[in-house]
Amino acid sequence: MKVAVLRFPGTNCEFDAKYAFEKLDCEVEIIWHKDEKLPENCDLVVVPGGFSYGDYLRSGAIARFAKIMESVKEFANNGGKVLGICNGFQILLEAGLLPGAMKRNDTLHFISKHHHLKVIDNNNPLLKLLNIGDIVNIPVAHHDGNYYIDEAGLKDLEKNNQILLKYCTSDGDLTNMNGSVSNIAGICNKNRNVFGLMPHPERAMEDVLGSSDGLNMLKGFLK
Ligand SMILES: NC(=O)CC[C@H](N)C(=O)O
Repeated sequence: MKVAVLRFPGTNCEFDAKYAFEKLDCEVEIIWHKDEKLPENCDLVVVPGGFSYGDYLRSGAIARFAKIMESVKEFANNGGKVLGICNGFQILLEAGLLPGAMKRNDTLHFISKHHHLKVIDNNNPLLKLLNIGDIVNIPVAHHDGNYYIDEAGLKDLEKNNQILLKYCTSDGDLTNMNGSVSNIAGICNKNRNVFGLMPHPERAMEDVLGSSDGLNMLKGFLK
């Protein structure tokens, strides 16, 4: 399987994403933001974490104008799979490929720790190897992870089962760690081919990293 991992000035998780998908025997190419085209026969585009353009204006607000994003939009609109992790999620929101917006964490602090997440929907590649209600332990590292969507938008997400992951305790009780509407940690688009989540599954691929729960998430994308 061929995976394209995007890189903007300020991206810092492209090699983590590359490592994770190579561990799953994928062929991975890192794509510079000024490139015009995604590689031929690409099966998945990963928009990785970091601080694209220094998070100036708003996280993801400048990256969404990058040249490569035109190809990413075309790819997504033709049904191609796109996964945005953390800053990648922020970029996909700014690009309008996912609904909602990201605000500063309500504590105004950068949060960096392992956190539990509850699987809300598994009818999608990211979570198809897990069961609804499963709890995974995945690291978070962000200052703008406070997911916002208005009431009508939230109803729409719920109606279409687009909410994929929510923050929870190790016992599975939902918890609000950054102010996100409805404790949302990850969503997908209506067509279920564009995914965004704030936690970093690519940093949870080996027990020595504190968790290998990311394996069963990313494996879901394999053909
Ligand atoms: N780990 C990341 O991708 C950081 C995301 C983002 N720029 C933030 O801090 O909110």
